[in-house]
Amino acid sequence: MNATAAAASGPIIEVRNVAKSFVVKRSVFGRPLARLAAVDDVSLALKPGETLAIVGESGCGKSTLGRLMMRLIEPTAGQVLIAGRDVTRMSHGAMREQRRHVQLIFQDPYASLNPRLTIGQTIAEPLMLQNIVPASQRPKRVAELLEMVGLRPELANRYPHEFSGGQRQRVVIARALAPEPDAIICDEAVSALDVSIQAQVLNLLKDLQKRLGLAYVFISHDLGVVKHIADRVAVMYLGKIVEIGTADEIFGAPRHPYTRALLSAITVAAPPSLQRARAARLHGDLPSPLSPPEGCRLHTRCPHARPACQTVDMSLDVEPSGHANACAFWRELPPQDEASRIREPRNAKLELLFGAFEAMAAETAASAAAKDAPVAGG
Ligand SMILES: Nc1ncnc2c1ncn2[C@@H]1O[C@H](COP(=O)(O)OP(=O)(O)OP(=O)(O)O)[C@@H](O)[C@H]1O
Repeated sequence: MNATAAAASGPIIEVRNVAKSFVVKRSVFGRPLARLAAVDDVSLALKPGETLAIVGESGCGKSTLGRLMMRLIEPTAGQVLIAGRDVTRMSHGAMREQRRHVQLIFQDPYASLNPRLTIGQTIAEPLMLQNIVPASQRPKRVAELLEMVGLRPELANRYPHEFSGGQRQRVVIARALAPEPDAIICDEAVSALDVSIQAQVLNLLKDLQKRLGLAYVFISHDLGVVKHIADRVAVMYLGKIVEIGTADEIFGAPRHPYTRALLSAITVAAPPSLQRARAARLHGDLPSPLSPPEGCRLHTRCPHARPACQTVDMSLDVEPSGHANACAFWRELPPQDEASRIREPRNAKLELLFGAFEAMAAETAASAAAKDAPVAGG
């Protein structure tokens, strides 16, 4: 962790009542005619060293929230704090310096690498732009960063097209590590990779977290992956956080009907419970984000909806443990079905590979410590 963040010892990133709406239709004179609220009144904090996952259906606002968290896009309302400093109205110069604390990696490693630069040049770019390491020491630092992500330093002179998808994502991670950030926002960072490569990259992220004290915001639609990597999980629906808690709370004792439905959708239910598992499912289609329902946004699809849900507000009911959810009637809901708990993530192959790679990583670390040998990358 960087000195500033360590000194602050508060959240690395905090968003307070943040909102983002996009103008999706304008008049011929450029006047906004329709706005889409992608993120609506969201507050959350990323603690040092933790992995906070953001999950939800496609279009619910996960990526927009991720970009707001590093002020890559301007919020329509609310505040963004990075390493304790309010960056909401910071100048671009000051923002550049503050953004060092938070880096972003996303789904397509090929698109995020310049094909005309060697990977050594790509990794050296942030070192140069932010003047982090003197020019004479940059090749050494690039070699260190490559080793950190399990790639041989000799590969620094190669071009992105000479690498596999998994290796390219390792290069992207090395570049993200160059400014010595406190946090990395991983937006569907492993979604484009084969399952076996996914497991390797996820293990690398976990390993780097242990070694460097990094915090991650892990944006994913894959709950099987999230279950393995997250300390806390925030569940989004139509631009709102509907539930947030530890991974154990969310996967073991979900409160909100939407979280329960998401989990039941990935559960392989035992035949006798199948009926009840179905009961947890939502009906109807996702409403248009251009005109979300009044009151609780889930009420048009919720199996437990009652008339009052059409007018309730969606503020989070926070328990002392920090587990919070936005269902006004969650205390009156029937107990969660056994069948709608996550038992068997669809990504069972990933689970197996995880175990195998974790064992391999432990062995490699032990032999590397003994022989001081560099690790080979996949
Ligand atoms: N620049 C933009 N202009 C207009 N609408 C946008 C823009 N960016 C995002 N949106 C809309 O905002 C909503 C949230 O999008 P966002 O990409 O944040 O969702 P997401 O949960 O990350 O989805 P996915 O998993 O498909 O990436 C969507 O309805 C999307 O179409």
